[in-house]
Amino acid sequence: MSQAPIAIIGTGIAGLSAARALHDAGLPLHLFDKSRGSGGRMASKRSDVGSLDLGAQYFTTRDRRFSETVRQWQAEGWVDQWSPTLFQSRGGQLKSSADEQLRWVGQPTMSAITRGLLGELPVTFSCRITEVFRGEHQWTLVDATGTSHGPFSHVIVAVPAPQAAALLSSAPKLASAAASVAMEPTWSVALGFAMPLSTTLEGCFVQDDALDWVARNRSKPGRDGQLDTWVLHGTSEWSRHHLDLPKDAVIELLHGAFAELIDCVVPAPEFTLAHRWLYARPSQAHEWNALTDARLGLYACGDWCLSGRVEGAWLSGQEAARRLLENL
Ligand SMILES: Cc1cc2nc3c(=O)[nH]c(=O)nc-3n(C[C@H](O)[C@H](O)[C@H](O)COP(=O)(O)OP(=O)(O)OC[C@H]3O[C@@H](n4cnc5c(N)ncnc54)[C@H](O)[C@@H]3O)c2cc1C
Ligand SMILES: NC(=O)C1=CN([C@@H]2O[C@H](COP(=O)(O)OP(=O)(O)OC[C@H]3O[C@@H](n4cnc5c(N)ncnc54)[C@H](O)[C@@H]3O)[C@@H](O)[C@H]2O)CC=C1
Repeated sequence: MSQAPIAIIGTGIAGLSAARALHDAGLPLHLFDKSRGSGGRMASKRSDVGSLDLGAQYFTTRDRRFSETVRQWQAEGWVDQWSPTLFQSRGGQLKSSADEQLRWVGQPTMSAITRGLLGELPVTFSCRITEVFRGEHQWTLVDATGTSHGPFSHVIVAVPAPQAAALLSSAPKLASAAASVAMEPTWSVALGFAMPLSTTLEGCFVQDDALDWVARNRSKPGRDGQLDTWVLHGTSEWSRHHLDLPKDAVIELLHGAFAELIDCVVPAPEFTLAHRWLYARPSQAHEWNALTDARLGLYACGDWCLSGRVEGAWLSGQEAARRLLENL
Protein backbone atom coordinates (compact mmCIF):
# COMPACT_ATOMS: atom_id res chain seq x y z
CA MET A 1 0.00 0.00 0.00
CA SER A 2 1.38 3.46 -0.84
CA GLN A 3 2.09 5.77 2.10
CA ALA A 4 -0.71 8.18 3.04
CA PRO A 5 0.30 11.80 2.45
CA ILE A 6 0.85 14.44 5.13
CA ALA A 7 -1.85 17.13 5.26
CA ILE A 8 -0.69 20.73 5.63
CA ILE A 9 -3.39 23.29 6.41
CA GLY A 10 -2.30 26.78 5.30
CA THR A 11 -0.21 27.91 2.34
CA GLY A 12 1.35 30.93 4.02
CA ILE A 13 5.12 31.02 4.37
CA ALA A 14 5.06 28.67 7.41
CA GLY A 15 3.02 25.93 5.71
CA LEU A 16 5.08 26.16 2.53
CA SER A 17 8.36 26.15 4.43
CA ALA A 18 7.30 22.84 6.05
CA ALA A 19 5.95 21.53 2.74
CA ARG A 20 9.24 22.16 0.90
CA ALA A 21 11.31 20.49 3.62
CA LEU A 22 9.07 17.40 3.65
CA HIS A 23 8.90 17.22 -0.14
CA ASP A 24 12.70 17.46 -0.32
CA ALA A 25 12.84 14.52 2.11
CA GLY A 26 10.76 12.50 -0.35
CA LEU A 27 7.47 12.47 1.58
CA PRO A 28 4.07 12.82 -0.11
CA LEU A 29 1.91 15.71 1.09
CA HIS A 30 -1.21 17.69 0.27
CA LEU A 31 -1.81 21.37 1.08
CA PHE A 32 -5.13 23.08 1.81
CA ASP A 33 -5.99 26.77 1.97
CA LYS A 34 -9.26 28.62 2.42
CA SER A 35 -8.09 31.38 0.07
CA ARG A 36 -7.95 31.25 -3.72
CA GLY A 37 -4.17 31.44 -3.77
CA SER A 38 -1.09 31.00 -1.60
CA GLY A 39 0.70 33.54 0.58
CA GLY A 40 -1.66 34.32 3.46
CA ARG A 41 -0.45 37.52 5.11
CA MET A 42 2.42 37.69 2.61
CA ALA A 43 0.15 37.63 -0.44
CA SER A 44 -0.07 40.66 -2.71
CA LYS A 45 -3.52 41.82 -3.73
CA ARG A 46 -4.27 42.17 -7.42
CA SER A 47 -6.14 45.39 -8.09
CA ASP A 48 -7.15 47.67 -10.97
CA VAL A 49 -3.97 49.66 -10.35
CA GLY A 50 -1.56 46.73 -10.20
CA SER A 51 -0.43 44.46 -7.44
CA LEU A 52 -0.38 45.88 -3.91
CA ASP A 53 1.40 44.60 -0.80
CA LEU A 54 -1.34 45.08 1.77
CA GLY A 55 0.15 42.65 4.32
CA ALA A 56 3.86 42.00 4.87
CA GLN A 57 5.81 44.95 3.53
CA TYR A 58 9.32 43.56 3.46
CA PHE A 59 11.36 41.19 5.57
CA THR A 60 14.73 41.11 7.25
CA THR A 61 16.97 38.11 7.95
CA ARG A 62 18.77 37.44 11.20
CA ASP A 63 18.99 33.66 11.26
CA ARG A 64 21.81 32.17 9.15
CA ARG A 65 19.59 29.42 7.66
CA PHE A 66 16.98 31.94 6.58
CA SER A 67 19.64 34.27 5.13
CA GLU A 68 21.00 31.41 3.02
CA THR A 69 17.51 30.47 1.86
CA VAL A 70 16.72 34.06 0.89
CA ARG A 71 19.92 34.13 -1.19
CA GLN A 72 18.61 31.02 -3.01
CA TRP A 73 15.28 32.77 -3.58
CA GLN A 74 17.24 35.70 -4.99
CA ALA A 75 19.02 33.34 -7.39
CA GLU A 76 15.59 32.00 -8.44
CA GLY A 77 14.52 35.58 -9.14
CA TRP A 78 11.71 35.47 -6.54
CA VAL A 79 13.08 38.23 -4.26
CA ASP A 80 15.05 41.41 -4.51
CA GLN A 81 16.41 43.98 -2.11
CA TRP A 82 14.34 47.03 -1.39
CA SER A 83 16.24 50.12 -0.22
CA PRO A 84 13.58 52.75 0.40
CA THR A 85 14.32 56.32 1.38
CA LEU A 86 13.26 55.96 5.00
CA PHE A 87 11.73 58.47 7.36
CA GLN A 88 10.25 58.31 10.82
CA SER A 89 7.50 60.36 12.37
CA ARG A 90 7.04 60.89 16.10
CA GLY A 91 4.55 63.28 17.61
CA GLY A 92 3.97 64.80 14.19
CA GLN A 93 7.70 65.43 13.56
CA LEU A 94 8.79 63.90 10.27
CA LYS A 95 12.50 63.34 9.76
CA SER A 96 14.81 61.33 7.57
CA SER A 97 15.82 58.01 9.14
CA ALA A 98 18.28 56.27 6.84
CA ASP A 99 19.85 53.03 8.04
CA GLU A 100 21.99 50.13 6.83
CA GLN A 101 19.38 47.36 7.27
CA LEU A 102 19.04 44.92 4.38
CA ARG A 103 15.34 44.58 3.47
CA TRP A 104 13.87 42.05 1.06
CA VAL A 105 10.64 41.91 -0.93
CA GLY A 106 9.13 39.35 -3.29
CA GLN A 107 9.38 40.49 -6.87
CA PRO A 108 7.56 41.44 -9.02
CA THR A 109 5.04 40.88 -6.19
CA MET A 110 5.29 39.61 -2.63
CA SER A 111 3.34 36.52 -3.73
CA ALA A 112 6.24 35.43 -5.95
CA ILE A 113 7.87 33.76 -2.94
CA THR A 114 5.05 31.47 -1.87
CA ARG A 115 4.10 30.85 -5.49
CA GLY A 116 7.67 29.74 -6.14
CA LEU A 117 7.73 27.53 -3.06
CA LEU A 118 4.39 25.97 -3.97
CA GLY A 119 5.57 25.07 -7.48
CA GLU A 120 3.80 21.87 -8.49
CA LEU A 121 3.02 20.64 -4.97
CA PRO A 122 -0.52 19.24 -4.68
CA VAL A 123 -2.91 21.80 -3.19
CA THR A 124 -6.62 22.41 -2.77
CA PHE A 125 -7.56 26.12 -2.62
CA SER A 126 -10.88 27.69 -1.57
CA CYS A 127 -11.16 24.92 1.01
CA ARG A 128 -11.65 25.97 4.63
CA ILE A 129 -10.86 23.09 6.95
CA THR A 130 -13.19 23.05 9.93
CA GLU A 131 -12.36 19.73 11.58
CA VAL A 132 -9.30 17.56 11.98
CA PHE A 133 -9.86 14.14 13.53
CA ARG A 134 -7.92 10.96 14.01
CA GLY A 135 -9.21 7.47 13.35
CA GLU A 136 -7.37 4.44 14.68
CA HIS A 137 -4.20 5.18 12.71
CA GLN A 138 -4.81 7.99 10.28
CA TRP A 139 -6.22 11.50 10.01
CA THR A 140 -9.26 12.86 8.21
CA LEU A 141 -10.00 16.53 7.50
CA VAL A 142 -13.48 17.95 7.01
CA ASP A 143 -14.05 21.22 5.15
CA ALA A 144 -16.74 23.88 5.53
CA THR A 145 -18.98 22.17 2.94
CA GLY A 146 -18.88 18.93 4.95
CA THR A 147 -16.60 17.14 2.48
CA SER A 148 -14.02 14.77 3.98
CA HIS A 149 -10.39 14.63 2.85
CA GLY A 150 -7.96 11.85 3.67
CA PRO A 151 -6.63 9.60 4.96
CA PHE A 152 -3.44 11.38 6.01
CA SER A 153 -0.49 10.03 8.01
CA HIS A 154 0.21 13.31 9.85
CA VAL A 155 -1.27 16.82 9.99
CA ILE A 156 0.55 20.15 10.15
CA VAL A 157 -1.66 23.10 11.10
CA ALA A 158 -0.05 26.29 9.71
CA VAL A 159 -2.72 28.96 10.29
CA PRO A 160 -2.93 31.93 12.74
CA ALA A 161 -3.20 30.86 16.40
CA PRO A 162 -6.90 31.62 17.00
CA GLN A 163 -7.83 29.60 13.91
CA ALA A 164 -5.32 26.86 14.79
CA ALA A 165 -6.81 26.27 18.24
CA ALA A 166 -10.02 24.80 16.81
CA LEU A 167 -8.13 22.51 14.45
CA LEU A 168 -5.88 21.17 17.22
CA SER A 169 -8.66 19.85 19.49
CA SER A 170 -7.36 16.25 19.21
CA ALA A 171 -4.33 17.39 21.23
CA PRO A 172 -5.74 19.56 24.06
CA LYS A 173 -2.28 20.79 25.17
CA LEU A 174 -1.53 22.12 21.70
CA ALA A 175 -5.02 23.58 21.39
CA SER A 176 -4.71 25.45 24.68
CA ALA A 177 -1.25 26.80 23.79
CA ALA A 178 -2.63 28.14 20.51
CA ALA A 179 -5.73 29.53 22.27
CA SER A 180 -3.48 31.44 24.70
CA VAL A 181 -1.97 33.52 21.87
CA ALA A 182 -3.72 36.84 21.33
CA MET A 183 -3.38 38.25 17.84
CA GLU A 184 -3.77 41.93 17.01
CA PRO A 185 -5.59 43.34 13.96
CA THR A 186 -4.24 45.77 11.36
CA TRP A 187 -6.25 47.97 9.02
CA SER A 188 -4.40 48.36 5.73
CA VAL A 189 -5.32 51.04 3.21
CA ALA A 190 -4.02 51.62 -0.33
CA LEU A 191 -4.25 55.02 -2.02
CA GLY A 192 -3.43 55.68 -5.69
CA PHE A 193 -2.68 59.19 -6.99
CA ALA A 194 -2.73 60.25 -10.64
CA MET A 195 0.11 62.73 -10.10
CA PRO A 196 3.10 61.40 -8.14
CA LEU A 197 3.26 62.97 -4.68
CA SER A 198 6.02 65.51 -4.41
CA THR A 199 8.12 63.78 -1.74
CA THR A 200 11.27 61.66 -1.55
CA LEU A 201 9.71 59.52 1.20
CA GLU A 202 9.36 55.83 0.28
CA GLY A 203 8.89 54.23 3.69
CA CYS A 204 8.08 55.71 7.09
CA PHE A 205 7.97 54.22 10.60
CA VAL A 206 5.27 56.16 12.41
CA GLN A 207 4.65 56.56 16.12
CA ASP A 208 1.42 58.51 16.16
CA ASP A 209 -2.19 57.77 17.09
CA ALA A 210 -3.47 56.13 13.94
CA LEU A 211 -0.61 55.21 11.64
CA ASP A 212 2.14 52.67 12.17
CA TRP A 213 3.73 52.49 8.72
CA VAL A 214 3.54 54.16 5.33
CA ALA A 215 5.14 52.90 2.09
CA ARG A 216 5.30 53.97 -1.51
CA ASN A 217 4.32 50.66 -3.06
CA ARG A 218 5.70 51.64 -6.45
CA SER A 219 9.19 52.11 -5.03
CA LYS A 220 9.56 48.34 -4.63
CA PRO A 221 11.38 46.44 -7.38
CA GLY A 222 9.30 45.20 -10.30
CA ARG A 223 6.03 46.90 -9.29
CA ASP A 224 3.94 48.14 -12.18
CA GLY A 225 0.91 50.42 -12.37
CA GLN A 226 0.26 53.89 -13.65
CA LEU A 227 -0.73 55.50 -10.37
CA ASP A 228 1.53 56.53 -7.52
CA THR A 229 0.33 53.91 -5.03
CA TRP A 230 0.81 54.07 -1.26
CA VAL A 231 0.08 51.56 1.50
CA LEU A 232 -0.83 52.79 4.99
CA HIS A 233 -1.06 50.59 8.09
CA GLY A 234 -2.99 51.50 11.20
CA THR A 235 -1.44 50.71 14.59
CA SER A 236 -2.74 47.62 16.41
CA GLU A 237 -4.50 49.80 18.96
CA TRP A 238 -6.13 52.08 16.40
CA SER A 239 -7.15 49.08 14.30
CA ARG A 240 -8.70 47.37 17.33
CA HIS A 241 -10.68 50.50 18.24
CA HIS A 242 -11.90 50.87 14.65
CA LEU A 243 -12.35 47.18 13.92
CA ASP A 244 -15.95 47.40 12.74
CA LEU A 245 -15.81 50.77 11.02
CA PRO A 246 -16.96 50.67 7.37
CA LYS A 247 -14.07 50.59 4.87
CA ASP A 248 -14.90 54.05 3.48
CA ALA A 249 -14.58 55.59 6.93
CA VAL A 250 -11.28 53.80 7.58
CA ILE A 251 -9.93 55.08 4.25
CA GLU A 252 -11.00 58.63 5.08
CA LEU A 253 -9.40 58.59 8.53
CA LEU A 254 -6.09 57.05 7.45
CA HIS A 255 -5.95 59.28 4.36
CA GLY A 256 -6.36 62.26 6.69
CA ALA A 257 -3.60 61.00 9.02
CA PHE A 258 -1.33 60.45 6.00
CA ALA A 259 -1.99 63.99 4.69
CA GLU A 260 -1.06 65.39 8.10
CA LEU A 261 2.09 63.30 8.32
CA ILE A 262 3.65 63.80 4.94
CA ASP A 263 5.59 66.87 3.83
CA CYS A 264 3.64 67.57 0.64
CA VAL A 265 0.17 68.25 -0.68
CA VAL A 266 -2.01 65.12 -0.74
CA PRO A 267 -4.87 65.42 -3.23
CA ALA A 268 -7.96 63.22 -3.35
CA PRO A 269 -6.86 59.75 -4.46
CA GLU A 270 -8.02 58.24 -7.77
CA PHE A 271 -8.05 54.80 -6.22
CA THR A 272 -8.64 53.49 -2.71
CA LEU A 273 -8.82 50.08 -1.12
CA ALA A 274 -9.05 48.89 2.49
CA HIS A 275 -8.32 45.48 3.94
CA ARG A 276 -8.79 44.38 7.52
CA TRP A 277 -6.33 41.79 8.83
CA LEU A 278 -8.06 40.33 11.89
CA TYR A 279 -5.05 38.23 12.94
CA ALA A 280 -2.19 40.41 11.74
CA ARG A 281 0.38 39.80 14.46
CA PRO A 282 0.76 38.03 17.78
CA SER A 283 0.64 40.49 20.68
CA GLN A 284 3.92 39.00 21.94
CA ALA A 285 6.73 36.82 20.61
CA HIS A 286 7.11 33.20 21.77
CA GLU A 287 10.00 30.77 21.70
CA TRP A 288 8.06 27.61 20.91
CA ASN A 289 9.52 27.11 17.43
CA ALA A 290 6.60 24.75 16.68
CA LEU A 291 4.04 22.72 18.63
CA THR A 292 4.24 18.94 18.55
CA ASP A 293 2.27 15.87 19.56
CA ALA A 294 4.59 13.25 18.09
CA ARG A 295 2.53 10.32 19.37
CA LEU A 296 -0.55 11.51 17.50
CA GLY A 297 1.36 12.92 14.53
CA LEU A 298 -0.08 16.42 14.92
CA TYR A 299 2.03 19.58 14.52
CA ALA A 300 1.44 23.33 14.47
CA CYS A 301 3.62 26.11 13.12
CA GLY A 302 3.34 29.76 12.18
CA ASP A 303 4.73 33.18 12.99
CA TRP A 304 2.98 33.05 16.39
CA CYS A 305 5.31 30.21 17.51
CA LEU A 306 8.27 32.60 17.17
CA SER A 307 8.79 36.23 16.26
CA GLY A 308 5.57 37.27 14.47
CA ARG A 309 7.57 38.06 11.33
CA VAL A 310 8.14 36.41 7.97
CA GLU A 311 11.44 34.97 9.17
CA GLY A 312 9.80 33.50 12.29
CA ALA A 313 7.05 31.89 10.22
CA TRP A 314 9.57 30.31 7.84
CA LEU A 315 11.72 29.02 10.72
CA SER A 316 8.67 27.62 12.48
CA GLY A 317 7.67 25.68 9.34
CA GLN A 318 11.21 24.26 9.11
CA GLU A 319 11.04 23.18 12.72
CA ALA A 320 7.65 21.45 12.34
CA ALA A 321 9.02 19.50 9.36
CA ARG A 322 12.24 18.62 11.23
CA ARG A 323 10.33 17.27 14.22
CA LEU A 324 7.97 15.28 12.01
CA LEU A 325 10.91 13.71 10.14
CA GLU A 326 12.64 12.95 13.44
CA ASN A 327 9.56 11.07 14.64
CA LEU A 328 8.93 8.93 11.56
C1 LIG B 1 -0.48 44.22 7.72
C2 LIG B 1 0.69 43.29 7.97
C3 LIG B 1 1.99 43.77 7.83
C4 LIG B 1 3.07 42.93 8.05
N1 LIG B 1 4.32 43.41 7.84
C5 LIG B 1 5.37 42.58 7.98
C6 LIG B 1 6.67 43.00 7.64
O1 LIG B 1 6.87 44.11 7.12
N2 LIG B 1 7.72 42.16 7.84
C7 LIG B 1 7.53 40.90 8.37
O2 LIG B 1 8.51 40.15 8.53
N3 LIG B 1 6.29 40.45 8.68
C8 LIG B 1 5.22 41.26 8.48
N4 LIG B 1 3.96 40.81 8.76
C9 LIG B 1 3.81 39.49 9.35
C10 LIG B 1 3.93 38.37 8.30
O3 LIG B 1 3.08 38.66 7.22
C11 LIG B 1 3.55 37.07 8.95
O4 LIG B 1 4.40 36.85 10.08
C12 LIG B 1 3.70 35.85 8.06
O5 LIG B 1 3.31 36.10 6.74
C13 LIG B 1 2.85 34.72 8.68
O6 LIG B 1 2.94 33.54 7.91
P1 LIG B 1 2.15 32.23 8.36
O7 LIG B 1 2.40 31.21 7.33
O8 LIG B 1 2.50 31.91 9.79
O9 LIG B 1 0.60 32.63 8.40
P2 LIG B 1 -0.38 33.17 7.26
O10 LIG B 1 0.37 33.96 6.26
O11 LIG B 1 -1.51 33.82 7.96
O12 LIG B 1 -0.88 31.83 6.52
C14 LIG B 1 -1.94 31.05 7.00
C15 LIG B 1 -2.75 30.51 5.83
O13 LIG B 1 -3.72 29.63 6.35
C16 LIG B 1 -4.93 29.82 5.66
N5 LIG B 1 -6.00 29.33 6.57
C17 LIG B 1 -6.40 29.88 7.76
N6 LIG B 1 -7.37 29.12 8.31
C18 LIG B 1 -7.59 28.10 7.47
C19 LIG B 1 -8.49 26.97 7.48
N7 LIG B 1 -9.33 26.76 8.50
N8 LIG B 1 -8.48 26.12 6.42
C20 LIG B 1 -7.62 26.32 5.37
N9 LIG B 1 -6.75 27.36 5.32
C21 LIG B 1 -6.73 28.23 6.34
C22 LIG B 1 -4.98 31.29 5.34
O14 LIG B 1 -5.83 31.56 4.23
C23 LIG B 1 -3.51 31.59 5.05
O15 LIG B 1 -3.21 31.48 3.67
C24 LIG B 1 2.85 41.60 8.49
C25 LIG B 1 1.55 41.11 8.62
C26 LIG B 1 0.47 41.95 8.35
C27 LIG B 1 -0.92 41.41 8.44
N1 LIG C 1 1.25 45.63 10.84
C1 LIG C 1 1.38 44.36 11.16
O1 LIG C 1 0.41 43.65 11.34
C2 LIG C 1 2.75 43.79 11.30
C3 LIG C 1 3.86 44.58 11.09
N2 LIG C 1 5.07 44.08 11.24
C4 LIG C 1 6.18 45.01 10.99
O2 LIG C 1 7.10 44.39 10.15
C5 LIG C 1 8.37 45.00 10.34
C6 LIG C 1 9.34 43.88 10.32
O3 LIG C 1 10.21 43.86 11.40
P1 LIG C 1 11.78 43.65 11.19
O4 LIG C 1 12.04 42.57 10.25
O5 LIG C 1 12.32 43.54 12.58
O6 LIG C 1 12.17 45.00 10.45
P2 LIG C 1 13.04 46.27 10.83
O7 LIG C 1 14.30 45.86 11.47
O8 LIG C 1 13.08 47.12 9.61
O9 LIG C 1 12.11 47.07 11.86
C7 LIG C 1 11.89 46.75 13.20
C8 LIG C 1 11.42 48.00 13.94
O10 LIG C 1 12.55 48.85 14.16
C9 LIG C 1 12.23 50.21 13.96
N3 LIG C 1 13.08 50.71 12.85
C10 LIG C 1 13.80 49.97 11.97
N4 LIG C 1 14.46 50.76 11.12
C11 LIG C 1 14.16 52.03 11.44
C12 LIG C 1 14.51 53.29 10.91
N5 LIG C 1 15.34 53.42 9.87
N6 LIG C 1 14.02 54.39 11.51
C13 LIG C 1 13.18 54.30 12.56
N7 LIG C 1 12.79 53.13 13.11
C14 LIG C 1 13.27 52.01 12.56
C15 LIG C 1 10.77 50.27 13.65
O11 LIG C 1 10.06 50.51 14.85
C16 LIG C 1 10.44 48.88 13.15
O12 LIG C 1 9.09 48.53 13.40
C17 LIG C 1 8.27 45.82 11.59
O13 LIG C 1 8.16 47.16 11.21
C18 LIG C 1 6.97 45.35 12.22
O14 LIG C 1 6.34 46.39 12.94
C19 LIG C 1 5.35 42.72 11.61
C20 LIG C 1 4.14 41.92 11.80
C21 LIG C 1 2.89 42.44 11.65
